[in-house]
Amino acid sequence: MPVHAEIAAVTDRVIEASKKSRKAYLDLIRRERESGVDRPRLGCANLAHGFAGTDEQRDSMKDGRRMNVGIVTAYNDMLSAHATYYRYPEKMKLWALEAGITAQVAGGVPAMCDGVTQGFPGMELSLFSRDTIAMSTAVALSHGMFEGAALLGICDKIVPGLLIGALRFGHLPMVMIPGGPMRSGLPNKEKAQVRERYAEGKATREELLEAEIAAYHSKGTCTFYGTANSNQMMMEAMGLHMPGAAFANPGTKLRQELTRSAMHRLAEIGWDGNDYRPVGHCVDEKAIINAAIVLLATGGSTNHLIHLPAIARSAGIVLDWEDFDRLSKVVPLLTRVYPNGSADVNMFEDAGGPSFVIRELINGRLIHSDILTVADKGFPAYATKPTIKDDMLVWNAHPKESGDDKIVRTVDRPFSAEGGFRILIGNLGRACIKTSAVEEDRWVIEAPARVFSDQASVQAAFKAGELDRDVVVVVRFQGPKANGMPELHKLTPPLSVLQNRGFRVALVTDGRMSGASGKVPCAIHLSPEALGGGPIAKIRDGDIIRLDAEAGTLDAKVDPAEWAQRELAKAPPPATGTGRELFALMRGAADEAEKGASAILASAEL
Ligand SMILES: O=C(O)[C@H](O)[C@@H](O)[C@H](O)[C@H](O)COP(=O)(O)O
Ligand code: SF4
Repeated sequence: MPVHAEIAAVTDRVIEASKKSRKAYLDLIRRERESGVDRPRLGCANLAHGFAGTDEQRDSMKDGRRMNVGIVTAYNDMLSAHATYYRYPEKMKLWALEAGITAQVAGGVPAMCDGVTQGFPGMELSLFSRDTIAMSTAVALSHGMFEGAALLGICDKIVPGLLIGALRFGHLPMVMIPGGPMRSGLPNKEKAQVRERYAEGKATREELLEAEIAAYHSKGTCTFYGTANSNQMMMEAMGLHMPGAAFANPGTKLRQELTRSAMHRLAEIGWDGNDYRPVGHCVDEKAIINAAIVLLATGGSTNHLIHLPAIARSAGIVLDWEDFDRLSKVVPLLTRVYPNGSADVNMFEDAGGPSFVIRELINGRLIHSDILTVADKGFPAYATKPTIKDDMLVWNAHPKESGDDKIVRTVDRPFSAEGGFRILIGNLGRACIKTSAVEEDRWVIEAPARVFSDQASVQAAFKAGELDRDVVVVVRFQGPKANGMPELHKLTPPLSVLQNRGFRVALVTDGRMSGASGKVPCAIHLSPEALGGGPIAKIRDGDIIRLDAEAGTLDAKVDPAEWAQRELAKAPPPATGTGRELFALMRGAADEAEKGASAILASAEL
């Protein structure tokens, strides 16, 4: 059944825009397959070094008889989500042997927990940690010892970084292996309320710390629908997981069997059999559009308006905010998961989860169901839910109705006829806004500006009572080139307090917000950024700013003649410390947000 006409039109637009770069990409991975670095072409010394560190299956590694899978792992104890990966490689090697193949850890990649660095200098390394992960993935796979790869990553920039790097080895079959969310703790809404009380001085630090620990209490991904869990939804829609692997909790038989089946599936796909399906063929224009569609249908993280164009670009595909904006107008909002509602991802999974959303989008002809996937039964398999029955992993069809239609809905009764994203265009440039987490009566804000160059000054002004009025808070010099485009999520509590007090409040920034941010209308990723002359650098305190998510506009209502001759504000000096000076190279080479804000992709001229 053909998809909705507008989805087909946007897909054609992306295919057309990608023609040259996608052909160059497919040529590259064909060359890599035919004449790239791989085990048969390694010299004896190279090969001996390649398995000297491995105890088991040295013979088959020597003669290359069996597929060898490179495990790229983002394990560390900083991310509760990635702490679950600690012993994955040793188990994956056993499950590989079960399936008649071998596996080695090709390499580790760094992973930053944005929750730990939020509001601190480390957050200025966050976005470029994605590029660092991409390069580290390339370092791991460059050994050429592998005929397939298994990628262990869950959180914000880690999945994008792994994919950006791995796609440059797109001749290899690959599977993404998630670890699942922690069990539900203190509900996210209650956590946010304690934060707001603390911001107003009505809760102590001890009370706040206890609330945070009750929310983030064990291994597993945080349970809000932020960038990490949006990653999982998108990997399902791209067919890069085993079907329905996104939200099975860590430490369960289901989680174990899903990981085990991923290793078995790689063996079935193989390297020179009839089922060979390299990741560079799976990640095509339709798979990228599918990822955008589920992001919009679930009110996913705004960070993917930056990451998905970067992932696409690494596969020779051109995706921009116009594509998102057009898709958002025809893709309905089917879920309400915090910050777009009060449920968390465990409740979302119990109510139906990603596979229910995919089933509904397939039925509504609102997603491409003919993409090449890891699963052998193709994309319809991603509309079924995995479970353990008689100790076996099986997949079942969903009942017609949702398990809880306050959390997930069928396509004929959506929460909103449109997705949760708008592009905003005006005399300040191009920005994004996630409307799904904002009450409709706050989609249009017009108020005087109060201008800042960092989020700490906003918090100080709030504490001093200087923002208790209708206000558009402008925070500039937060773009990729200025300071690495940090998330300004610490502004969510004070701005929410101002909004709760009845003021008309908005944020305008060339920086980012967290996928967990919501409630306050925010025009983010404003391009061009302040550093380098973006119009946001012209705004002065008191200018009337109009953010209109209905009309899709963002303007400074200043006399045009005056606006034209306005001086640009001077940038603060680049900060040092916490390693930020090591990322000057990336800031200098970074592309704008809409193209993925990537230094490595811009320099690679893909
Ligand atoms: O984009 C995201 O989803 C965020 O980066 C998220 O990963 C980050 O950890 C937040 O900071 C968590 O939210 P809190 O800071 O509110 O706990
Ligand atoms: S979701 Fe965010 S806070 Fe939670 S583990 Fe991942 S990066 Fe850290």
